[in-house]
Amino acid sequence: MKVLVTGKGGQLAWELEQTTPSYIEIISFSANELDITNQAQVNEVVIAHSPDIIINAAAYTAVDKAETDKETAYAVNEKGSEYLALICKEISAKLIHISTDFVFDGLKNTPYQTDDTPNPVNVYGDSKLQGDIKVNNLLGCQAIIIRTGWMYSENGNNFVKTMLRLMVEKEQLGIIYDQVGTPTWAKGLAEMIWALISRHSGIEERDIRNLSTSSAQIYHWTDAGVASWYDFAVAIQELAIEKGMLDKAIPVRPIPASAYPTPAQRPSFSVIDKTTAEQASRVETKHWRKQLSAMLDELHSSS
Ligand SMILES: NC(=O)C1=CN([C@@H]2O[C@H](COP(=O)(O)OP(=O)(O)OC[C@H]3O[C@@H](n4cnc5c(N)ncnc54)[C@H](OP(=O)(O)O)[C@@H]3O)[C@@H](O)[C@H]2O)C=CC1
Ligand SMILES: Cc1cn([C@H]2C[C@H](O)[C@@H](COP(=O)(O)OP(=O)(O)O[C@H]3O[C@@H](C)C(=O)[C@@H](O)[C@H]3O)O2)c(=O)[nH]c1=O
Repeated sequence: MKVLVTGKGGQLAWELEQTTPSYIEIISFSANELDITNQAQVNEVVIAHSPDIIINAAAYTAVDKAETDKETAYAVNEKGSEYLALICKEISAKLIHISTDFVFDGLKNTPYQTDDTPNPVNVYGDSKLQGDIKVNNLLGCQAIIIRTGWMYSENGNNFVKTMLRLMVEKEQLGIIYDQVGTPTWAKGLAEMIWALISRHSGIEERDIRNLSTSSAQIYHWTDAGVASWYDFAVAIQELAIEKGMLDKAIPVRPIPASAYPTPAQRPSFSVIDKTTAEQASRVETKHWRKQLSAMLDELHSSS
């Protein structure tokens, strides 16, 4: 089975490459090699390689910058997704499209279900939602949309690596406690995606036979548990000290979001319910602290 991955060099695309099962032929393309905002290039590269599945791990992910760079955010997250969906339709390839917990407004206080109504509070979230809508409308059940959140990896820029740097550079940190979600190790998400692919051909046939749904299958995936950014930062510091990655602890203070103004508003609650993804992939989520510890071990041994 041939799988084409966009966004090579990004956190998820990198982890997908590290964890590819032997029966999968993976071909990954960076933004330079396959710019998803360039429809002619998308068509040319995809037709040349004729994949069975495309995993769209490319995105504009700079949440604050998106507020002033809207054009690029929508070009990548909406139009780029649309171009991929169009070519998937033409060659009958399946599209696994990655989306975000930031499509929700954060006003709930119980985990978001896959059929809850999105209502993004920032440009990044809306641009991702518009991409999801295009994918769903063009491909229906030929597409899978996986929403995740608070992702980090050994490779790339993320909250964990920012904290490890700031905990050396600064004398103290103030971290928001009133935004709650669940961290996700990109490696765990990559492994779940491969498990889903290995199981999905049967599910797809059943869905198509039943014609019970013409909509894209939506799954939610993060690690297990709940945390505020403050809880996450405290755990990063504790584990990094325990593993010899930081010499000393600095004070980490819980602060309200109002004390840390950012260009983009962020949802105050973005915990998502993973049940359907766990059932479909037969992969169980692991607690975020356990995953963080495992990622820090890998980061430590590779540095
Ligand atoms: N990071 C997170 O916390 C979360 C991410 N997600 C979603 O998960 C997916 C993967 O995210 P993640 O791995 O963290 O993302 P990264 O920001 O690490 O990587 C995104 C990749 O997309 C590439 N890219 C940007 N523009 C284009 C373009 N026009 N054409 C092709 N490639 C492009 C980037 O290339 P370059 O670096 O050269 O610009 C980069 O390699 C995305 O859909 C994201 O929205 C969802 C929830 C949380
Ligand atoms: C550096 C720093 C950040 N923060 C806060 C700001 C923000 O609310 C929170 C996280 O900041 P970041 O900018 O790292 O994370 P952010 O880019 O908002 O993360 C989001 O990225 C996109 C791509 C997603 O899809 C989301 O699921 C989510 O992961 O931490 C502090 O409170 N103190 C600090 O010193």
